[in-house]
Amino acid sequence: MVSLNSGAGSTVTVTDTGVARHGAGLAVRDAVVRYTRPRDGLWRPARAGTTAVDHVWLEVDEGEIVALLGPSGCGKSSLLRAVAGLEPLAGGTVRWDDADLAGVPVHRRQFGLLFQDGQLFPHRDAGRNVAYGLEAQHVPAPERARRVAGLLDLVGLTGYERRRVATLSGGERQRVALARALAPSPRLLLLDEPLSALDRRLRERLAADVRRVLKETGTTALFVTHDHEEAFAVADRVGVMSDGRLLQVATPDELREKPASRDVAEFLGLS
Ligand SMILES: Nc1ncnc2c1ncn2[C@@H]1O[C@H](COP(=O)(O)OP(=O)(O)OP(=O)(O)O)[C@@H](O)[C@H]1O
Repeated sequence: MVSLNSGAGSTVTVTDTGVARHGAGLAVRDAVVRYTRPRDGLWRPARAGTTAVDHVWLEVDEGEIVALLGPSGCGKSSLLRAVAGLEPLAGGTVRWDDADLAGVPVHRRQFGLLFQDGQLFPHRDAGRNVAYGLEAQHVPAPERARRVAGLLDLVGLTGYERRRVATLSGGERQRVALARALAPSPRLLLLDEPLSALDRRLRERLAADVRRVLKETGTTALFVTHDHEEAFAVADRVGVMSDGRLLQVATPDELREKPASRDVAEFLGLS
């Protein structure tokens, strides 16, 4: 798939079949997320309102992996949650294939979610965790078993169907959570710091595996992280955020070679 900038900020996506699709994929336009109460609920007039996402524009083409990178509190999760429909927008739009998602509830967006703690169902074994979304889609049992086996294979856990969640390591749990999130074939997968609870070496290995799995399944993804090495390992393009603003969106090579500002260079450890 190739994306061409057709001017005026719009994108034409040429798919494998050669059919051009205007505005295919995710488009965030001028998005604003504002919290009117502090997180702890205590009223402090001077800090009563926080603009967590400040007029952000972002496009993710079909099949593309984009990472949102920035320090703690810069608004990455708020933007991801707004895309998911978990946080209301105070301004702007979130669109999929050029259709505005305002009013489309979380469960109807056909987006998958994966968080830091994969939040597996403890009473289901690994296989039945992966099968969860397929059961909801009423996929027949034999087909379900085949797809669960294929997904476990894909995430490097061949034969783990009957393993109890309590017996899995942290890395294995996140692999199962990734397989579960991919099972219903979401049109967009939203990953919020999925590796940050793991130790550094495991994180590096899993980052490469996550990229391979997303590419092999052709999954479009938005991946939040505060770790630039992880963002560079996983994503096709990386958006650097600071203070609610998106400072630059570029490929890892472009970011290393031409950081748009001193803030970007500093955050990437380049200055
Ligand atoms: N539910 C909430 N209520 C009030 N303020 C919030 C809420 N969620 C986030 N914030 C504030 O919005 C800003 C952005 O937070 P957000 O969690 O989006 O940043 P982040 O970059 O994902 O940070 P982290 O990596 O620490 O999760 C911060 O100032 C945060 O305190």
